[in-house]
Amino acid sequence: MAAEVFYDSDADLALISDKSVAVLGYGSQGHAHALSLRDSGIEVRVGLPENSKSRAKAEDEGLTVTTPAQACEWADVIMVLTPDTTQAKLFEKDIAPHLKSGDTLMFGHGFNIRYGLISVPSDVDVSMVAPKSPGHLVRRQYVDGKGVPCLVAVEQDSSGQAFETALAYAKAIGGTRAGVLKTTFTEETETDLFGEQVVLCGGITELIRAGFDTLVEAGYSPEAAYFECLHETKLIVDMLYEGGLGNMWSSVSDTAEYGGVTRGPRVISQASREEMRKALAEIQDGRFAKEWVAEAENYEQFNKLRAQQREHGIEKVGAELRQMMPWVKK
Ligand SMILES: NC(=O)C1=CN([C@@H]2O[C@H](COP(=O)(O)OP(=O)(O)OC[C@H]3O[C@@H](n4cnc5c(N)ncnc54)[C@H](OP(=O)(O)O)[C@@H]3O)[C@@H](O)[C@H]2O)C=CC1
Ligand SMILES: CC[C@](O)(C(C)=O)C(=O)O
Ligand SMILES: [Mg+2]
Ligand SMILES: [Mg+2]
Repeated sequence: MAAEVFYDSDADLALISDKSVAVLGYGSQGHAHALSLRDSGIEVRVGLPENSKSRAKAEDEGLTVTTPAQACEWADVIMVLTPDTTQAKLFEKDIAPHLKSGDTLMFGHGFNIRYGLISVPSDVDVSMVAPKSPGHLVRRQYVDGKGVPCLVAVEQDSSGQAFETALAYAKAIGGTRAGVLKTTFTEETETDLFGEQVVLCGGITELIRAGFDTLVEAGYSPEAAYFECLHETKLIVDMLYEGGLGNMWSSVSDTAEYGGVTRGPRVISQASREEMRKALAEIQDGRFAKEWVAEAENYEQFNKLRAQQREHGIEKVGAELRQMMPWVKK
């Protein structure tokens, strides 16, 4: 079934501009939401622990920063933009004690609601505005008069206006300029986790690394391998973004197109598709969530994997080559 899409003219900013909004967290998403809400005329405060590294950044932007508990006590609408694995503790300690009947609790990703880690009193609206973009681009697009698509969902509608209020919030961060899809917490959580694991983050980096390693092992220079497998990826992805797969195929040579359509399916083979189905099943039945919440207790395995990523040869040669291209922003 096709999704419903909402644009600026469908959203009423007044539904959020008469409310006080607390943004908990000031990282990738938090800074983008807080600054764009403020620039859209919304009264906003940022909730951060006293010892948070993010405090100075928010204060430097002229935002009012309080503790999460104080922000929740003050707000009608609370947007949770802290790491997924610590939201349940934050909810118990700083949010739940300050929730009033009629408040709205919002999320930027459905993880904690989908996997039952947070339960919210029934007289509070629960909704989500999930940008389909890294937070730094959410902000950059807003500032440029553009926006990124968002998914909006409602889990609890005590007020009868939970969806309209979430849509107003999405408008305030630029989402309805690009298009907002109505969905559920389950669909957002499962598709978002799948996309980032298999295509956007896990899939693409592994494809790049494997291509780079194959060329270097065969004796080609790391520099040539870097340009071929990583640098040019952006240029190809820009064409996909601007005009879909056909736009990219029409711009590359027939040689590339023929080689791509014959060899691509050998690389992303039936076995790869089977692994994708397995990753999806682990998301759907909660195995991934359980594994990740347990790993986040100490980050033991995760820290090792992060180090392996950082130490890969493609990172070293890339850092050197990018220094010669000052227009490539960090
Ligand atoms: N990154 C992205 O682009 C996207 C993220 N999301 C979702 O947005 C949410 C936030 O993710 P992301 O922006 O990546 O997070 P980040 O890791 O970038 O930032 C987390 C922020 O939360 C702060 N923080 C940590 N603990 C607390 C606490 N107890 N109370 C208040 N603030 C706290 C951190 O402060 P400090 O500096 O002190 O650590 C930091 O400012 C997640 O649900 C994620 O899934 C959704 C779409 C895309
Ligand atoms: C693709 C990763 C993401 O889902 C995002 C930027 O949308 C995230 O969780 O950061
Ligand atoms: Mg995402
Ligand atoms: Mg995500």
